[in-house]
Amino acid sequence: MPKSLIAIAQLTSLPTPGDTLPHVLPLLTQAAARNARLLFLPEACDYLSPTPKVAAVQHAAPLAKGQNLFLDALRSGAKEHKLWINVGLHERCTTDPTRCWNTSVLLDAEGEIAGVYRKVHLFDVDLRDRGGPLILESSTTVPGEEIVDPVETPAGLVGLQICYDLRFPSPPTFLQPAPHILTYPSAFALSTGPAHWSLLLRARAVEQQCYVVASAQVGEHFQGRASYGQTLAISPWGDVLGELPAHSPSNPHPAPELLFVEIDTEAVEKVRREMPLEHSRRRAEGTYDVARLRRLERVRREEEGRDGVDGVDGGGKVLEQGGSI
Ligand SMILES: O=C(O)CNC(=O)[C@H](CS)NC(=O)CCC(=O)C(=O)O
Repeated sequence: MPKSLIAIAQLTSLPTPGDTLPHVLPLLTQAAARNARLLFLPEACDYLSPTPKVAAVQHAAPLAKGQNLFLDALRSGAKEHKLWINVGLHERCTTDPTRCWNTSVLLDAEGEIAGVYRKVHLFDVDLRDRGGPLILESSTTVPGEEIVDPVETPAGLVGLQICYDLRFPSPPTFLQPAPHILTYPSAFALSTGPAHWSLLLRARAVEQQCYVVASAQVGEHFQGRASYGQTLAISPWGDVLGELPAHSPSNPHPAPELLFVEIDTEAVEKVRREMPLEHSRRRAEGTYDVARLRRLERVRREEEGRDGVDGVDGGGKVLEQGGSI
């Protein structure tokens, strides 16, 4: 520390974990050969399945050792190569067996689980007017309920988010302590990627004043589903430090690839010293929003009090005096 090398993968997951795994494992060897400390793999790295619904969850497995072929192989690889790994998986949901969680797991260099985050924001959209899909992620996936604390890794503190979460600026503002790296493992849509992918990832880096790392699915997973790609690493100042190619219809099955980037936690601290956003941030309590709500509440009470004295039901009454907002 404070400088360390990380590897960020771009690949095309296939419809089963068994088919996908042989494309993923060589990336661990390649990352370790370059002495990377941490490897980032994409969302839904275990498989991307055609609808219908049943097919989409039938390979979802618990995270426990011995119950997840895909994660077990990554655990062994992490241990063998002394490599931390972040990976997106379909996790079997214990509360609803017909759906899964969209989960991001962080493995330490012993292959033990150091962090688990379940995607909070689900991709329920109708983009058919834009040549895109109608997708209801919530039909196969149960939303996570928690933002999880950043995890200390050899590359710095890592904050876990997933794909569509990148459209929501607020969750990272609640991460404590503030991470050095925010990661968004993704499988972005072809119809939204060109307009929004790099724009939003850069915005998250500038707002949070940290590295943003987004390992992306790319290419055609099966007939009718492809991902946008353009794996990205962004600096705490918002510069693109490195990227891998976006999907190209002329190359629907590109070979898995790694992007190597050096992380310098001191660069994060420097930007935060120069422009102390966290110091200037005004949380809901004591700010303009809350002051305005209090004013409205006071007016409402005054009105009720008056009605009470008059013995009149106040429902639907218009203020006659005072109560300026
Ligand atoms: O379906 C699976 O098995 C894995 N999950 C995904 O691919 C998810 C939900 S469909 N994709 C996204 O969130 C894309 C978001 C996006 O493209 C945007 O925000 O524009």
